[in-house]
Amino acid sequence: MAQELIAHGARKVYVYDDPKFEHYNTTAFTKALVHFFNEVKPNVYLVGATNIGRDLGPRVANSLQTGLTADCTNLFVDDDGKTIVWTRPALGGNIMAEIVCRNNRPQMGTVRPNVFKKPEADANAKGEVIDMHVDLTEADFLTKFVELIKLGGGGVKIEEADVIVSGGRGMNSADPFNGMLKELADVLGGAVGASRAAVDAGWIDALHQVGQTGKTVGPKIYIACGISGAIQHLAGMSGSDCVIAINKDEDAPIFQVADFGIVGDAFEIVPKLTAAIKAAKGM
Ligand SMILES: Cc1cc2nc3c(=O)[nH]c(=O)nc-3n(C[C@H](O)[C@H](O)[C@H](O)COP(=O)(O)OP(=O)(O)OC[C@H]3O[C@@H](n4cnc5c(N)ncnc54)[C@H](O)[C@@H]3O)c2cc1C
Repeated sequence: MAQELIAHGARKVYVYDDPKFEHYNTTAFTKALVHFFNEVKPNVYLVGATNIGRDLGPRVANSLQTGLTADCTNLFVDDDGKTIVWTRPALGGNIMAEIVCRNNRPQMGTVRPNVFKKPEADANAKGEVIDMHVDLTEADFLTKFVELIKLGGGGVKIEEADVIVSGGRGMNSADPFNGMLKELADVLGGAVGASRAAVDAGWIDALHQVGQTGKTVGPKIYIACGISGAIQHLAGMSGSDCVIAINKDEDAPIFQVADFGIVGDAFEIVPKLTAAIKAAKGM
């Protein structure tokens, strides 16, 4: 994958190539990264706030006795040219805290997928590939990979979808998630998302939750149906290119972030929208 990383902007890629790394393993991967930090001594370590990154980042931070700011939504370099200012929601999402790590190195942060858009690949980009090696023994693997069981049963993942049709408490039951919302998502080649209220009600699996305690998404189109627009929900979808809100309350906060708003009953509007899109597409 080194060339792919270079095409996307990396100038140097350090490669630990060993069949033992085929499956993620917390302790073995931590050992490799600690080796890397001790050898190369970089100033900053950014890791994706994915399931693996959330497991690996704190382990490495603890091994190196440095700090880690989890789930950053923004970051920039301070005036001194070397300190990173990490921004993340705090106090239940009511404030955005700016956090710095002045005395320990590397400065570490996890950033959710889709918070930053991936740069376009440049096939002519040049970079350096540096081979690295760390000695691993049985004792470095405290757990053993047995089997991979995929959850979620197919369909488009919301993190990767270009179009997301999301439903909230206004959907009243599980039926719209398997019915009208899914039909609209299907005609647009998208995925179904949800607010936490819908997930907590048991109408849809937590894998579909958008927001501060769910997924951060950045689709081209986000259609919010019966979602009020609480700050914790907005934290997960405000990076969408175009937001369309359908809500029967004209004062719902979601309309403040919407590019297009439809005031009305989603149970009337969504099927009409699906039919109109089908007709326009000749389906
Ligand atoms: C620490 C913390 C973390 C949280 N994390 C998340 C998170 O990750 N994601 C998240 O979503 N929330 C999260 N929440 C919860 C959040 O604060 C809100 O409670 C939640 O987003 C509300 O969901 P909702 O908009 O579906 O429901 P509501 O706020 O109840 O809104 C329902 C909306 O549906 C509209 N409506 C009703 N019927 C219809 C209809 N027929 N047609 C059209 N509109 C209709 C209503 O006008 C209303 O605006 C978190 C809260 C806390 C404290």
